[in-house]
Amino acid sequence: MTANPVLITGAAQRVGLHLVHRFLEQGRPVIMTYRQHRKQIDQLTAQGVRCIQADFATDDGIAALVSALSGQPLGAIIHNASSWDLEADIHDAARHFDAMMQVHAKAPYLLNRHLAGQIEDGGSIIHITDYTVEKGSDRHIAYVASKAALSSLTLSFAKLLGPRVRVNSIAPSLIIFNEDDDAQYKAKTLAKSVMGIEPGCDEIWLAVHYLLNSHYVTGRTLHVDGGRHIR
Ligand SMILES: NC(=O)C1=CN([C@@H]2O[C@H](COP(=O)(O)OP(=O)(O)OC[C@H]3O[C@@H](n4cnc5c(N)ncnc54)[C@H](OP(=O)(O)O)[C@@H]3O)[C@@H](O)[C@H]2O)C=CC1
Ligand SMILES: Nc1nc2c(c(=O)[nH]1)N=C([C@H](O)[C@@H](O)CO)CN2
Repeated sequence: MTANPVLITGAAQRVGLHLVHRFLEQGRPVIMTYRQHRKQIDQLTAQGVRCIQADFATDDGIAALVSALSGQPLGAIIHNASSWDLEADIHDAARHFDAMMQVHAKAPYLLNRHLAGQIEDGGSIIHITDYTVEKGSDRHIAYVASKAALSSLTLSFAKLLGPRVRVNSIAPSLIIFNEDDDAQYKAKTLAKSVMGIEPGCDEIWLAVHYLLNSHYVTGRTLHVDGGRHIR
């Protein structure tokens, strides 16, 4: 019998796309969401991935995804979609704060509320948060606050859905740089952790694989941070 698909949000690039490919390598069906169409979407569709356009910036956008998945059995949900917005780039703080909460907390909250009943017994929800939840950031204040809200949802949904469905967070620090990161930023960032490396997306896959295959871990946060907290 074919396993129920894993839903991964914001999976058209980087970490999310890597997770899609890892699941496909394992023969696991995948449903992914994306905002902007690109060639990867056509390639994934050709590989049998169900690709759903979804923008969580509005409640209607979230509701549209819920409708599109109506009646769809799920093995797991991985809330990966995220926008790492700098405070310095913001002109309207109120709109910025709302936008961060919308994508990082309201979307996972509403999707969990509406879709958790479609997750198979023994299934999982994984919230991808951020290491900085435990220390804050003066450069990404609203982003970190919204990820802290997401981290809180892990505790609440683990209580609500357990023991049928387990709910955990993965809290990364640097996983992969962005294309516009300059040498100075990269050196500064690498120096912040004990391991001092850009580990790559497979570190998140290893964490996802562990959490999905556990039968006991729930309501917990798996830190994937290179020892940044002890640096
Ligand atoms: N990369 C890193 O080093 C770190 C990553 N993390 C976390 O890990 C996860 C994956 O990181 P990474 O791969 O870099 O993520 P990205 O910054 O590449 O974002 C992932 C996807 O989120 C989607 N997205 C953004 N806003 C919305 C929205 N309003 N509605 C729907 N989708 C949206 C984008 O879709 P599209 O491109 O289609 O517009 C994007 O492809 C994120 O949750 C991130 O916060 C945490 C710490 C470090
Ligand atoms: N949505 C995103 N969130 C985060 C990203 C990113 O590229 N997209 N990157 C980081 C940094 O790597 C940070 O962990 C180290 O400077 C954090 N969140």
